[in-house]
Amino acid sequence: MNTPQASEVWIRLQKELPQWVEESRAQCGEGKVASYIPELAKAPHRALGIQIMNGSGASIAAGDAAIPFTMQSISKVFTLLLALMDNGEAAVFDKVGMEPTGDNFNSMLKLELVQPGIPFNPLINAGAIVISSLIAGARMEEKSDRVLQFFRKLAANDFLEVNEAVYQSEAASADLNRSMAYFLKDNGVLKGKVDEVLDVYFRHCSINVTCADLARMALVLAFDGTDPITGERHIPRRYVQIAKTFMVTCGMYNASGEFAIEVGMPAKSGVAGGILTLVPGRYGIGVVGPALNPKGNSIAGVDLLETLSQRLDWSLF
Ligand SMILES: NC(=O)CC[C@H](N)C(=O)O
Repeated sequence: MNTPQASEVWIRLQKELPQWVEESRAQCGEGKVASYIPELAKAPHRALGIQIMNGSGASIAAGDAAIPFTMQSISKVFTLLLALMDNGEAAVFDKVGMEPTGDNFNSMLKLELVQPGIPFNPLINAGAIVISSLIAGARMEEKSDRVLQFFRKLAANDFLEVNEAVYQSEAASADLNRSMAYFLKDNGVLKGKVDEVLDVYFRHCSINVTCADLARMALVLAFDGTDPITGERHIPRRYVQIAKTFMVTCGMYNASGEFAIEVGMPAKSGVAGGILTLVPGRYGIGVVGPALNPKGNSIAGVDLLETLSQRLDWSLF
């Protein structure tokens, strides 16, 4: 296989990325913006943007890369990392499993079907809610603040904030997540007060970012836990390995298998239309496209990543 040099790829991206975005944007009409959290329904339906950042901090942006959106499920990768750093591997995997479900991200089907009743993995809602309960902190304000500070550090952006409108909207329309949390509490998996744990979860899902923030956070994962721009180690390598493996097996919900075949990059999506992905040792990438396919992934975003992976030979496999 003749892998193109990083510099050739960069020049090609500068030249062709805007055109590739426009080609994929055509898919937006086929998708639907999430509306089960009412505030998310206000997102621009035809938006598509991407930012790619390299290890020197140079970046290329195309399309609507500057629009803000909430992280939603993308945040689950980073709360998992914080929980691992707070508790260690054994304590975390005592409470969540390591296997994909093949079900929707908000399904609770397998919680009762398979014993001992722990969520299958930390990237489905049930698993991420348990992870929220494992974040260290005396009170929920402290837990939420630690999450925000951790995300700010990884994104190298002190201005990251919770989008209050989205947070309120999710908290007011979360009957399914609430029922899951009570079920987990009854099973003895979730410790602490359900409302407080959910508050931490809703808040981290509602953190506002742009593609630039996602690209910088992804860059830290691409360089195994070290920010290549500052040289600072933020996360132990082993935990990044765990997170990236979950991104491959579960990051695109129950479309993760197909995404692994068609794109082959570790990625995590969110219902606000964001996708965080990376090329190991090379690039951190943030994508946004609020119109979703039936499995809840950005329809145009996935199409764009297929194009990138195929044309630039970025599949890991
Ligand atoms: N898939 C997602 O992005 C889901 C996250 C969303 N906050 C929820 O709990 O439903």
